[in-house]
Amino acid sequence: MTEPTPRTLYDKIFDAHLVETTEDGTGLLYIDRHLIHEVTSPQAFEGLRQAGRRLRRPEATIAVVDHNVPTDASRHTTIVEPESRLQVETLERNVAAFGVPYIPLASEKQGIVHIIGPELGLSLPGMTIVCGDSHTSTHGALGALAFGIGTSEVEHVFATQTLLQKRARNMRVTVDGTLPAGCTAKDIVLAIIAKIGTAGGTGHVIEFAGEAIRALDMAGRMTVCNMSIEAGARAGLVAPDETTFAYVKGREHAPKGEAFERAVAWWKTLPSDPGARFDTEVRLDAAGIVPQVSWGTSPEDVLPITATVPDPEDAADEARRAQLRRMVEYMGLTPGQPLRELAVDVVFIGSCTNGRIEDMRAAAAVARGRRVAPGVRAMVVPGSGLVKKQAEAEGLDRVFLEAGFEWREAGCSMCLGMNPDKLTPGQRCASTSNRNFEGRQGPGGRTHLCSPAMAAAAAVTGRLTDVRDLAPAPAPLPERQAA
Ligand SMILES: CC(C)[C@H](C(=O)O)[C@@H](O)C(=O)O
Ligand code: SF4
Repeated sequence: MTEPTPRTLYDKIFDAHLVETTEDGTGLLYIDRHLIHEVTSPQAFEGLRQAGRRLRRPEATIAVVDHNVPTDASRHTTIVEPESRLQVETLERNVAAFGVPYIPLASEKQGIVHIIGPELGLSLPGMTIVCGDSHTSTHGALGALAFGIGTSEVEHVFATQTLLQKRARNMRVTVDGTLPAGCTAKDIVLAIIAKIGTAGGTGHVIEFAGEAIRALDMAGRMTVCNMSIEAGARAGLVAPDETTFAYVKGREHAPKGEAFERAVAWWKTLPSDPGARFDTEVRLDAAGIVPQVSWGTSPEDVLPITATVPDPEDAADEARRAQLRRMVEYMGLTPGQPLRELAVDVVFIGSCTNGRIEDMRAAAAVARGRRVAPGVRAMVVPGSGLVKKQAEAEGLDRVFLEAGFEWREAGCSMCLGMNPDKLTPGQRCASTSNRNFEGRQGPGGRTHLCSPAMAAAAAVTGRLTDVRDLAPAPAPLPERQAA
């Protein structure tokens, strides 16, 4: 008997969902979960309508509105911006017409699609999960094969519950060692992208491995997988383990009782086999990571907070020099300037990268007993209504409000300029989101990507700050004793 060939986590999930392989080697994959939002679904529904088709498995689909929704009370009356209102109303009409389960805006379960999938147990280990949204890679943290698809593919999944997929190449990014104090999952993934570049993962699915990844909680793993797409990868994955199973257990849509035990038994077979071949291997030492911040207009233009603005003239070739000059100009920087001197106008804590309860806690730990610096607008936007509720149960909303932060309703918010939360031209923002492209947070806006703790530190000092330099937060006042 010959030993079976060792396989990677990615190959195992791919193989388990393969319906058939076409002549050119493309796989037809069964899709377990289809998440939809208001931005990329309208044409797909329209296509179904024109072809006179229904959804193959509406019950495997879930819809939510997130990108266009205001994050203040106005969302409960009427959405003022006509285009946003149209997108939300169109989704509501489509889900009603096609019988798709929908989480309405008024529900406490509403939130960013990539936050609610894992939170509600709709995203599970071993699944194939798709959504017409690039950051679907987030769900890979559970050990699921999760990736973004285009609108015509959304229609294909609607109609057939399958998708044509070329097999990707396997990359393993191993992060050894222990993360130093003040550093988080966000710093790990920013450091990875700074190292391999925004094209580093092209054609690959990245499996994140190593001691520092194993040590992350699920929220941290989601942050890392979320940004694998910014490294050019098709998807990101972390092997399911006890941390994963404990996270999934008891969630609304997760299997229960014996079904859960059976599922765990299968999930335990998923991690890459010893000796499985990876096409590309990258290693990083967590101990060497310093809190990271992006300075330019691409997620690879990231430096330790202790660094200075690069001089474009130091770049090796003219194309890169021209690119860097443009970035320095757009970002309103001077070469050689310490990153720690950059004054911020706005701080945004939220998004599918860092909008979970753990992120709220990390930001609140810095904000507690401090004040937002004069002239800074600091907003905290929980990733879902359930995150908001949990944070309020823990008193985090009070911590933020007392410190002068805004405490808002769930949505994509200032991660991208599709709703009223936008930067104005020239504003500089410390942001926990994932993209720092020109105009991403509003036309002319200047984004510095960082962790929730770093963003909160920027809010209270009024400039980009090394969170490690802040003195420990003042102790909370002792509870008044009952007389
Ligand atoms: C609007 C949507 C298609 C887009 C994406 O695919 O990622 C958005 O979520 C983003 O983050 O830019
Ligand atoms: S929070 Fe940002 S990155 Fe995430 S889905 Fe919304 S717009 Fe995209």
